[in-house]
Amino acid sequence: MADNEVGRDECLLEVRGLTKIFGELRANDGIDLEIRSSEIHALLGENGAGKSTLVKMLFGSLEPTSGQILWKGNRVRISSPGQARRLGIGMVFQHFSLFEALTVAENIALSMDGNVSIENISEQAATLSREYGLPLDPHAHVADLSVGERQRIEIVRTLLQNPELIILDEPTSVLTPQEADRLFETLEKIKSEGRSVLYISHRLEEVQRICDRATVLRHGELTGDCDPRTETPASLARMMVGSEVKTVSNTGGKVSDDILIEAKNLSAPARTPFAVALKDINLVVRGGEVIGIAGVAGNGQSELFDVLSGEELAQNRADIRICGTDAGRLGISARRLLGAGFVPEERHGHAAVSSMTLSENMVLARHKSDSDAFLTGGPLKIIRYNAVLDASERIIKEMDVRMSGEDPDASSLSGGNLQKYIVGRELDRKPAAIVVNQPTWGVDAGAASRIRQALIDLAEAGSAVVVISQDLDEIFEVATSIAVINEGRLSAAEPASQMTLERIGLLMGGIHGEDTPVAETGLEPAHAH
Ligand SMILES: Nc1ncnc2c1ncn2[C@@H]1O[C@H](COP(=O)(O)OP(=O)(O)OP(=O)(O)O)[C@@H](O)[C@H]1O
Repeated sequence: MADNEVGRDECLLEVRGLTKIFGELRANDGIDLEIRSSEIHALLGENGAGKSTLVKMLFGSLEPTSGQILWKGNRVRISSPGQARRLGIGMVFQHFSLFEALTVAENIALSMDGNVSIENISEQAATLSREYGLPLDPHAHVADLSVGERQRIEIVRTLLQNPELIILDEPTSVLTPQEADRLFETLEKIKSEGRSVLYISHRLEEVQRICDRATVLRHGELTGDCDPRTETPASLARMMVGSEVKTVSNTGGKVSDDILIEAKNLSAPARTPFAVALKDINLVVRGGEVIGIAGVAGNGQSELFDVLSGEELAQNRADIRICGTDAGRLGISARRLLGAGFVPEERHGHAAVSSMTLSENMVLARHKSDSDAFLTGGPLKIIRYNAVLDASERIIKEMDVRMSGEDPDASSLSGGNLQKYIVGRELDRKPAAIVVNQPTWGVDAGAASRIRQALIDLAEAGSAVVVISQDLDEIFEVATSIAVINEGRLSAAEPASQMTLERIGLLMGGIHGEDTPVAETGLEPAHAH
């Protein structure tokens, strides 16, 4: 073995007393961590615990305030991601750094050293994606891909650099159960090749399933180091949160006769060659109902969200009705004025402008729907910043948003805390109708149950709620009825109490009959509720 190689079970990466201070906040406070070779090591902690800060220091995108990093026993200063890659550390971020106008292969080319032709990269990427079970078309444009597909690009481009340690920040939050299973096989393969994985996840069951060890952070400090297989999800959650996580209560309120969201024979052509056309969608959501829309990524979820929210206009006014008004040709602000709220899937760049403060983001989203509260009268329409800050503080308190500073930039919030703020910003208006796309992506168990409970409470208070989600546990937790989107078609909503995972699997495969073998859908009967 060469001097710089490490054997199985030996220490690949060691961190001693690593500390990062932002202003007054100790985001990481004296963290110790050891990652052995051929190990899948979980990094756990609630939103804002300091996980991303730690891994950004390991990947050279943040400089530690103090502490040491040792790579194969040698002290190193990782001053840039390029240097981390040269050492053998690869990272798949929670937020992707992809150029939307470029193809998959062109994006990969940008992160490679040297002059490799696009054809060569396309071939390598196609081979790797086949080998590791991560289907990807190298010639597709990123703009046309779903979040799940974008994540595959990041994984493939990391693997192309042949790293010894791969850091994955919440890789399964956008994946379906089948895609997640495939990823776990990929990770087992990576491990069997002698590489290691540092795995950030809020899903404790999967941590128990695939991780050999776990390090737990809370408020920037190390609170535990354990073998997750000998713990329970509840004991791990306790280590993370310091108390029990509240379970969601869904008693199912009274459904009114008022139809507050409706799509009638809604069709929309695919906007690009890679987008999904919506085909004859019918959806009726009454006050008091939560309709969960399940589906495998890339089956028209974002197209449906865009046309329901008014980001894209429908072909006819009557294709969509919101709170009793034909709204198909109205834009997003006009639909908000009818009493609707919308939470898109991507929090950075879509739901929030990262470089703007929370209050500025509030003005951007609600200046039309809340102009009476947020703007002065008369022609000048000056912003009443005190009113905006009051509303912002109300949301921060209500949703338990944790952050450093009083009105920070959206970019400085941890992913889950920004998500709580964005959902809270819509719920604060008490919309009569709301459509949310992937409401708890990257959100810890405690915060996810808070967001889900808030959606259920809104419905119980009489609003109509549509939750588009790939997380079937979430769908079962919140929904009163479930529909499935497949290749741009939406199945009829069925009562959640009568739905099973097998039935959803059949509908996800576009099969509506009762007698199709479950095996064809890729969903195991053992998953049934
Ligand atoms: N650039 C920054 N400036 C100021 N504060 C920051 C910055 N980056 C992170 N923080 C703060 O540091 C703390 C830790 O954030 P971090 O993103 O590391 O948490 P996390 O555990 O990864 O959370 P999540 O699970 O939500 O992604 C948070 O309170 C966050 O607001």
